[in-house]
Amino acid sequence: MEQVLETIVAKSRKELAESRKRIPASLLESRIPELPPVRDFAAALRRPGRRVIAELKAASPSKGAIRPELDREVERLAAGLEAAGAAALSVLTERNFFLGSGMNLRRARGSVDIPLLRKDFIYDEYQILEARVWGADAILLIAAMLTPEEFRKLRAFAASLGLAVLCEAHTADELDMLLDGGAEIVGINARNLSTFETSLALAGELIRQIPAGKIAVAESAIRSADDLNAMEQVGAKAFLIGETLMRAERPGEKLCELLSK
Ligand SMILES: O=C(O)c1ccccc1NCC(=O)[C@H](O)[C@H](O)COP(=O)(O)O
Repeated sequence: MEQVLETIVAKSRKELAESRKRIPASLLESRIPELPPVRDFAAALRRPGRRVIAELKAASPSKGAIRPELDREVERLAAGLEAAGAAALSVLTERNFFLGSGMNLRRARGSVDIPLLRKDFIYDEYQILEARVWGADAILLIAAMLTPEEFRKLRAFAASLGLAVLCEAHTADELDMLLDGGAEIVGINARNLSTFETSLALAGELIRQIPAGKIAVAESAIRSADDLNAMEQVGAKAFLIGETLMRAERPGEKLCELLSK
C-alpha cells in the first residue's frame, strides 16, 4: 500500500476503535430500518447529459488547505451545486488529512435530493454502516488498500445495505482486480498516490480499458471543460471534480461553466 494510504489508515484505525466503543455496530444497525430509502447513485450517473460528481473537499494531503471554511458553507454549496446540475455529491468524511466529517455528510443530506457518496478510506464494515446512517447513498472502495477478498466482502456488505460502490483503481492490475470482483461503477484516479502527480493521459489509457456497460468515472485533476471533454472522449461516463470547484468563489457557477462547453 502507498505510504500516504498507510498513514491515513493507521490514524483511521485508532479513531474507528473509539467510535466502535462509543457507538456499537449493533446500535447503528438498529437505526437502519427507520432511515429514508437510499437514492440511486448508479442511475444518477446514467442520466442524460454530463454527469459530474461534485466533491466537497476542504483540504488534501497533496494540496493542504483548499477551502478551509467549508464546514460553515456545506449546506449552501451543496444546494448551489445541485442547482447547477451536479448528478451527485462526494463528501469527504476523513478528518485528519482532508478536514472532512460525518457531520458534513449529514449537512449535505439535509440540503439536496441528489445522491451522496461517502468519500473516505474504507476497510471495515463499520464504516459502511456509518455511511448509511449519516445519509450516504454510495461509498468509495480503493483497490490499492484492499485485497481482492476484502474488496468482494465490503462490496457485498454495501450492497446488502442498498449502497452503491464507486470502485477506484490507479493501475491496470488494480482495474483487473475490481472487474474480477464485479465492480459496476469504476473510477480511475488520475492522481498517483506515491508522488501526488496527476496525469489525465495515463488515466485515459485505463478508462479506455473499462468494458462498455460499466460506468467509467474519471477522478481527479479535471481543471477545465477541455479536460472534461478529453475524458469523455476516452469513454468516461461521469467525472469526479473537487479542487477546481472548491477553489472557485462560487462553485455552482464554476460547475455551470464546466458543463456548458
Ligand atoms: O487529493 C489528494 O491529495 C489525495 C491524496 C491521497 C489520497 C487521495 C487523495 N484524493 C482523493 C480524491 O480522489 C480526490 O479528492 C478526487 O478524485 C477529486 O480530485 P480533484 O478534483 O483533483 O480535487
